[in-house]
Amino acid sequence: MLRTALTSQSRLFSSSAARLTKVAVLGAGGGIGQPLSLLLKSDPLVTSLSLYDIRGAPGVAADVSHVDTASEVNGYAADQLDQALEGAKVVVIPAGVPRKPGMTRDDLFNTNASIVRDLAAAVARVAPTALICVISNPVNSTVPIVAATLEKADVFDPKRLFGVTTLDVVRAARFLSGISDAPPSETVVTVIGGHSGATIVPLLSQTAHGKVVTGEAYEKIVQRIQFGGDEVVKAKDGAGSATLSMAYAGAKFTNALLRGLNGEKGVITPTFVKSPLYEDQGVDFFSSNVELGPNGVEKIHPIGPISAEEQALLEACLPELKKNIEKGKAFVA
Ligand SMILES: NC(=O)C1=CN([C@@H]2O[C@H](COP(=O)(O)OP(=O)(O)OC[C@H]3O[C@@H](n4cnc5c(N)ncnc54)[C@H](O)[C@@H]3O)[C@@H](O)[C@H]2O)C=CC1
Ligand SMILES: O=C([O-])CC(=O)C(=O)O
Repeated sequence: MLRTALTSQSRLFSSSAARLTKVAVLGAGGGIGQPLSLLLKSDPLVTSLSLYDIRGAPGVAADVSHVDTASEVNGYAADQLDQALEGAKVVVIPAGVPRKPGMTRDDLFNTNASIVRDLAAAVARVAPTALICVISNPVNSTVPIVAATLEKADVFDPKRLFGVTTLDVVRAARFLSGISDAPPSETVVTVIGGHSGATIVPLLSQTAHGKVVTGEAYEKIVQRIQFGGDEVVKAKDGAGSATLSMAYAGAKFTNALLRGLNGEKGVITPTFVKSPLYEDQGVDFFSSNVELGPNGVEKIHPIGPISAEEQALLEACLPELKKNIEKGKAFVA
C-alpha cells in the first residue's frame, strides 16, 4: 500500500537536481494556500518555504514544518510581507476571495484586483526577479493587473509571469480518462485560452483518445472542462470553490517551473502568459503550451492544427478574453 502511494505521488513531483530554491506562498492560510503549502513542503525541489497571509500563516507554517522533508518553513504575519518575500525565487499567489454559487469569476474582480495589485507591488519592490504564479481569480484579469503593476515599477519581465491554468489541464485529463478506456497519464489534453467558462478551450482533437469523442459526448466533455469550477462551487454550496484539486494543480505547476529553472529540458505545459499568438487581435495574454526554462518562459508554442469545433470555441474565447484583459489593465492605469 505504502509503495503504491509513494509511486503515485512521483507523478506530481519529478526530478531531483536540488538547488537553493525559496518559494513564497501569498495567501497560505486559505483553502488553497494550506494544502498547497503542504504539497510544496513535499516537493524535493523546494528548499525553503515562506508562508504569508493576512491571517493564520504562522500557524500553518508551524504545522507544515513538522513534515519530514529537508526544506525549512517560515510563517509570516500580516505586517511581515517584505520579510516573507526576501530572497524568493518563486512567488505563488492564491490570495483573495473565492466564488459562491451564482457568481462568475469576474464577480470577484472588485475584491481581488486590489489584493493582487498590492501583493505584486511588494514583489516588485522586494523580489523583482522572482517568477510569479497567479492563482487568484479572475486569472484572465489578475495576470494583466500583476503585469501592469510590475511595469509601473519598471521590473516587468514577461518571461517571469504566469497565470496558473493547470487545473483546467488536470480536469481535462481526468474527464477524458473517465469516458475513455485509458488512465489520465494517457489522456493529457492541451487547454488554451484563458481561465473562465468560454475562454477555456480544450484541444481534444490533438490527442488520440480525444479526437474520437464526437457529437453529444464531445459537447458534454467540453462543457464539463469549461465549467468544472462551477461543479465544485455548486457542490460546496457556499463554502467556496476548488481548493484541494487546485492545490494539487498549483503544486504540479510550481514543480514544472522549478524543473525548468534547474535546467531540465522539455518541460512543457499550458500557462497564461504575455503572448504574441493573438496580439494582432488585441489579446496579448493567452494560455498555450509553454516550454519552461532557467529564465521562466523559454518558448511559447504555436497552438498547432485544430478542428472546426475548436476554431469555433477559439472564436468565442477571444473577444471575452480581450474584455477581461482590458479590464485588468484599466484597473492599474
Ligand atoms: N486559478 C485557478 O484555477 C483557481 C483559482 N482559484 C482562486 O484562488 C483564490 C483563493 O481561493 P481559496 O483559497 O479557496 O480562498 P480562501 O478564502 O479560502 O483563501 C484566501 C486566502 O487569502 C488570504 N488573503 C486575503 N487578502 C490577502 C492579502 N492581501 N495578502 C495575503 N493573503 C490574503 C485570506 O486571508 C485567505 O486566507 C480565489 O480567488 C479563487 O477564485 C480557485 C480555484 C482555482
Ligand atoms: O471556479 C472557481 O471559481 C475556481 C476556479 O477557478 C476553478 O475551480 O477552476
